Amino acid sequence: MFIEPSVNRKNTPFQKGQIEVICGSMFSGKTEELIRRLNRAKIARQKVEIFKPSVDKRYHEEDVVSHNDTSIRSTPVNFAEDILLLSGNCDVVGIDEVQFFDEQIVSVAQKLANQGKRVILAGLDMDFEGKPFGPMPKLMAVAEYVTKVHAICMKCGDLAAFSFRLSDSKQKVMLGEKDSYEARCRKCFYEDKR
Ligand SMILES: Nc1ncnc2c1ncn2[C@@H]1O[C@H](COP(=O)(O)OP(=O)(O)O)[C@@H](O)[C@H]1O
Ligand SMILES: Cc1cn([C@H]2C[C@H](O)[C@@H](COP(=O)(O)O)O2)c(=O)[nH]c1=O
Ligand SMILES: [Zn+2]
Repeated sequence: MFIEPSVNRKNTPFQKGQIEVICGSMFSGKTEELIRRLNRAKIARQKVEIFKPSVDKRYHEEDVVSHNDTSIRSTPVNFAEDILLLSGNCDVVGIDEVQFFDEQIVSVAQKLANQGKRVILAGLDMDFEGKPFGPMPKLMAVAEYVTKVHAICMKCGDLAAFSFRLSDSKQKVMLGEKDSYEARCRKCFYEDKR
């Protein structure tokens, strides 16, 4: 069960570090859930820093933006280690599109949590082939909490855990939206997978 940390009885920020991973397919609500947790931490007067890989400029240069248009200001970074330098004395670190980071993101998340920070990471657990994506499996292993969210299958309306690519491209990294990807359940994903 995911337990949302809050302020302690002396009304000082939560001091114990932890790692939370939010994973799922495209359109499953990972970014919305990340933004929800970060906004609640802000309401609790905790100091929050948000990062995303600079490669992700789909909706906005700097903001983290959901498919439903909710957004939060973030700092784009080129390398996972940049986050260590830029997170300073904050209480909570939020990171979106984590699948695009190199493996260093795992030790970065651990270092931040060991410093007493709450680290919330959101990312795709599987790529367009249904294979584990980048550092996500390792992050899920070292996290205290893993939340898997689900989209709606665009073929049958069931819960979707897969991201179906609509084009023939075989590149692992191919940015896109509804024009390029569709959320699918297992059955509908493998039925059409070439
Ligand atoms: N197939 C779908 N299933 C669920 N939500 C969808 C779907 N297609 C579009 N959406 C929209 O996407 C929003 C979630 O967006 P977002 O949090 O950015 O997801 P993610 O970060 O997981 O890609 C939903 O609230 C909904 O408005
Ligand atoms: C499946 C898959 C996705 N991508 C890209 C497509 C989008 O730009 C992001 C995922 O964004 P979301 O917030 O989770 O909707 O990743 C990719 O590059 N390769 C893939 O296999
Ligand atoms: Zn389906």
